[in-house]
Amino acid sequence: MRLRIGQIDYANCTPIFTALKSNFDCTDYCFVSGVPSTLNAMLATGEIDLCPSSSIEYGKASEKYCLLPDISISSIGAVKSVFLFSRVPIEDLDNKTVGLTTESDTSVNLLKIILAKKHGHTNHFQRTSLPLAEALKSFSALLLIGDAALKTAMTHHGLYVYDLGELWHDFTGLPFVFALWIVRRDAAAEKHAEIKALSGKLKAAKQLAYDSYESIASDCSEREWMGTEALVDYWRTISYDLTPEHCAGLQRFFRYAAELGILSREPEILIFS
Ligand SMILES: C=C(O[C@@H]1C=C(C(=O)O)C=C[C@H]1O)C(=O)O
Repeated sequence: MRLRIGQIDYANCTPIFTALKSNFDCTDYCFVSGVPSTLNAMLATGEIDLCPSSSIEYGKASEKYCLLPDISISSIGAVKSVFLFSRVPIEDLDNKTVGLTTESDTSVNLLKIILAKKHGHTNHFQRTSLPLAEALKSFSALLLIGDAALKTAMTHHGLYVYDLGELWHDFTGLPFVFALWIVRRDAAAEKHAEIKALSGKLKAAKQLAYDSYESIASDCSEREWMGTEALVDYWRTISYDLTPEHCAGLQRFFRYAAELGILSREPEILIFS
């Protein structure tokens, strides 16, 4: 049976998927696109075999997953697409209600950690898919990720804007891993050779992407609303690697998530081989 691969339909995934599809035979793959929260749910139920998925999804059910090596969606400092848009400074958000995008599973928990652990705040949270101006009629602040965050950050709205990659880095000095390439263990057993081959292709695709951001940007649909220069700059901001330093950031995230009761325990990191 063909490998079913989730594809996040955000600009941050464009370089890897473009390099994969244009340099390697992908006829045996079935790509399923969606936003992270939808793809996380599909991975959890086995509707897809593997996916660049929210890192917290691995932590929630690590006993049924493993991770592809050397690849992630991370930042070492600012990420440029995960923003809290706030009517008041973050220091003044204690006891306030914060709106959370329905598309994210990791960043919503990163925000909870930053508000609780860095600022000592207690907050109420509510999921919403309302656009910024509407959401801020009901909430003091709104968290957005992905293309919606990129687009909203381009407009002038006179708000306090916080980059969560930067807040995390200031707080811990570590990279933040937003997404991991998560593989279901049952698929890893049944389709081992196919997943091994895909892992090799992705590693090569990552290198090819790093070397060809300009040409990928000049030929992708996001350039229409973002422009090639800003896209290349964005992709250079993101780290697609998964080094021991990234894993240290990931472990710290899992530790804080367990301390706040978001995870029942700190998961072991198991790499597919
Ligand atoms: C950097 C980003 O990382 C993302 C954030 C995710 C999350 O918060 O669950 C999931 C996948 C990534 O696409 C972004 O989407 O802007």
